[in-house]
Amino acid sequence: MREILGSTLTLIRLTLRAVPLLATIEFVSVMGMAVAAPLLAYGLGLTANGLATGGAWRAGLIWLGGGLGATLVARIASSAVQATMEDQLEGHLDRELLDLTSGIPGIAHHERPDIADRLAHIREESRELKYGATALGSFLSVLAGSATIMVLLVTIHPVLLTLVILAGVRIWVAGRTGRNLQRIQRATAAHHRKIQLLTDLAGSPRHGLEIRAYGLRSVLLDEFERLHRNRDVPRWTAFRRDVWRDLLMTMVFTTGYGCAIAFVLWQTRLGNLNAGDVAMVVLLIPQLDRTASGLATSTRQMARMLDTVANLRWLRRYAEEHSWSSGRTPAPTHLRDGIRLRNVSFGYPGSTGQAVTDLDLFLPAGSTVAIIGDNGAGKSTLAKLLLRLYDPTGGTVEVDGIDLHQLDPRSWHERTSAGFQDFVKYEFTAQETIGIGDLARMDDLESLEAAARRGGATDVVAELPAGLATQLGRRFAGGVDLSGGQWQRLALARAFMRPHPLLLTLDEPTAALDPEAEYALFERFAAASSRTTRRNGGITVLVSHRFSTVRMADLIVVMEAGRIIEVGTHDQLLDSGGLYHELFNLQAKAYM
Ligand SMILES: Nc1ncnc2c1ncn2[C@@H]1O[C@H](COP(=O)(O)OP(=O)(O)OP(=O)(O)O)[C@@H](O)[C@H]1O
Repeated sequence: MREILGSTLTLIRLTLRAVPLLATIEFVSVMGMAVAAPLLAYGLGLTANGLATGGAWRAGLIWLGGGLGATLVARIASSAVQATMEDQLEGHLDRELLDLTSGIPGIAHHERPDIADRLAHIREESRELKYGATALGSFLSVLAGSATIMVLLVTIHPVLLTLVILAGVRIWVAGRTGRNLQRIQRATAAHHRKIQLLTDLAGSPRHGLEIRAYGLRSVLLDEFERLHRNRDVPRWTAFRRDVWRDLLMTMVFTTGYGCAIAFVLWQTRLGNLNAGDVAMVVLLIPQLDRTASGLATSTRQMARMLDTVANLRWLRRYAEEHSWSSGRTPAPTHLRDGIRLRNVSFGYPGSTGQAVTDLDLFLPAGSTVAIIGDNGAGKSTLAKLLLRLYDPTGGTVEVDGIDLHQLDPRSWHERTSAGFQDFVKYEFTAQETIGIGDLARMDDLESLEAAARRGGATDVVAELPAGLATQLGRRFAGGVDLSGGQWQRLALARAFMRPHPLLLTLDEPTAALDPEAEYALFERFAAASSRTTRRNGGITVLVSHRFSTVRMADLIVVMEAGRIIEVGTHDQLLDSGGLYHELFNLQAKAYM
């Protein structure tokens, strides 16, 4: 109950913050319409009675005129604002979702399957939330309309209360049906999401390539049908049960309707009721029927809406709890000493093992540090811990002696930059694709050109039909698609946009380039980074499998099975005759 109340208040607050004026107009209009309908019946009853008995019929006409006028004004106002209100609410919600999910400093929520699932669910449902204000308005208005009808019926004759009870039963049955449907929808949600995944796979050009190459069409179709059966059979059974139940309730209510009219006519004949009362009952009972089924639908809608709002509240709480707001110290502008890892361990959320264990390492200010090791050795994990995309589960990472925990995560992220192997192909203009690496300089042509030069992307940009202004990606009309290597050069340029980061992590960012291109790139980069070093002591961390690149680093860290097993310069490690020596010789032979 507390959750329902909390979600209702959240929905009201959200609506009033996003669309205060439109929501008020909509709310007043639907309430007006709901109450005006039974009052029209009341006016008609008064008029009919006045005319039949020669009494005061004018008051009835005033009720009638007032009710009609109010209904008309309310209907016009509601239809004028509803669509705009829903659109604006949708925009507001999309912005909030984007802000919440991208505002969480770490990335664990993207990688924990349970949370990722819940986020996908919220994103899917949030489309519905734009109707939240309308649903709440119609729910409250139907409630107000029903109350007015009930009062009017009971004032005509207390026996008519039976009809109100019947309507109540109808609403209760519909509420149960709604809850059952929700339960079935939740139980089949996993099948539903898999169906969507398959539909997305089939529609995406990237996957289309493999689907054809491996002849996956028939497998996909079979799986699609199986999932549909698993999802739909329980739903259809429930739908069929609902139809029967609804039919039964309609029959009971219609019988009640007939009995009520017969009762009112009988009472009129006895002289206990008059013609106006008969007119009112004949008009009010269908209204009661409509509001009862309206209330049932509204209750179902509201239950779904509140479920979605409850998820949104959960996301807000999650974002708040994971905002790392304990760190308030601004990140330094210069590194004097360096970054030190003390006994750092980390296990991914949801996995039992440790990805890295007991890491002790010092990265001196101004150095270029290369990390090498086999697949799964923990190189990327180490890079992500330095960037504070995760918090260590044990030990500390210190920046110039300050625990990374104490630094404001946003200010640390503003002083770091990164290039990843699985970089994002932003389908923006080339300028935006590079410029988002440093939003403050996104419109500064000189910075963009310098970043493109460092990332080896000058030629890529020069060959684009409209240079930096070219729209990238096939999804847009006139958009230009690029090769894997070209996309990667733009991603590198993006990583080089920030001129003097305190930490630049390059996690195999050149995997799509050939060794010569990688070598040339790192030579250029080493020259640029030595300037950075002189300026603010920034550290570059480079994850690579290519020894030609690694050897130019000031410090080489060799990892194996989540542990650091060797640290030193190229010459020191070659002399020590350890794993580095062995791997270096292996690769050298392969290139001979
Ligand atoms: N998101 C994740 N969730 C769970 N486990 C993960 C995740 N990412 C990596 N791991 C695990 O952590 C360990 C270290 O992975 P990491 O990506 O750091 O290795 P790596 O040395 O960078 O490998 P590669 O050279 O293949 O990129 C591996 O055992 C991997 O399976």
